Amino acid sequence: MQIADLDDIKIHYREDGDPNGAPVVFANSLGTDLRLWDKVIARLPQNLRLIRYDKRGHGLSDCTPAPYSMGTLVRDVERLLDHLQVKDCVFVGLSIGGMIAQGLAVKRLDLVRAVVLSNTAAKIGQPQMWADRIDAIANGGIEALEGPILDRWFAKPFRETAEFSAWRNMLVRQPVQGYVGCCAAISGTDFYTPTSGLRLPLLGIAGSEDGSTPPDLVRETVDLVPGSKFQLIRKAGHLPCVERPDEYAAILTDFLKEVGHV
Ligand SMILES: O=C(O)CC1=CCC(=O)O1
Repeated sequence: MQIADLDDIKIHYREDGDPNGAPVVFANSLGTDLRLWDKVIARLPQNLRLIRYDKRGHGLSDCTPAPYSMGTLVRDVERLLDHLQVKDCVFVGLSIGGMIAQGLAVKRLDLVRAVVLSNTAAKIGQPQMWADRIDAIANGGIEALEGPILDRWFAKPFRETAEFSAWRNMLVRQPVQGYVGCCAAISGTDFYTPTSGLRLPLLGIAGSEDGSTPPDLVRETVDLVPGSKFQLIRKAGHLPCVERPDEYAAILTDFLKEVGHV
């Protein structure tokens, strides 16, 4: 098991592929751990250095008391990459992971050569919606909202598979403090202005059935950065890396070739 001791927090991460390869870093979404990327990582060229981690309050990383700020989540990954001596990575972030990607690219361009903003936006939802979600989950646990969350995560056919129950288990087993802590970070984030100033290769990915960050919302953020690319994955919800891993990995591999990583 790989743990980075960053003084005030221990972060669980995992490396696959070639330790001397070009680095690709993955940041996952609210309510998921680093297994979110299992299927995609298995399908990517293995001469890359493939790094993923559990953000604060999720998976096997430490869970500090809520609320968290986006600045804290960005600083965690900034310190993780410094700890791992990573520079010039392609950073792939999904949902809140995509917000972390934007924050990191704005703050530390030396760490990031290109970004993939998957199922994310510069701003996700409204503060009242996040306040209601925090309230419901603080009082009733993640189970209180699991139905609507899972409906947004996956298109209907996937919700009828045996595998679906494992993703439901992943969601409800995240610590409540970690979950609501990250809800607060999303609620307080509006990256429209800083992301508009980014000048680096950027790929946006959306799922046609995504109820959390619909394709038009993803596209609006992607269009803030001149020259960006956008790919829509059909028949997929908020987590296309789980539902459509072949397509997701193919799109990512093409982008990695374009930016000279493969
Ligand atoms: O739970 C959802 O609606 C999905 C989601 C929003 C932000 C994130 O990271 O996941």
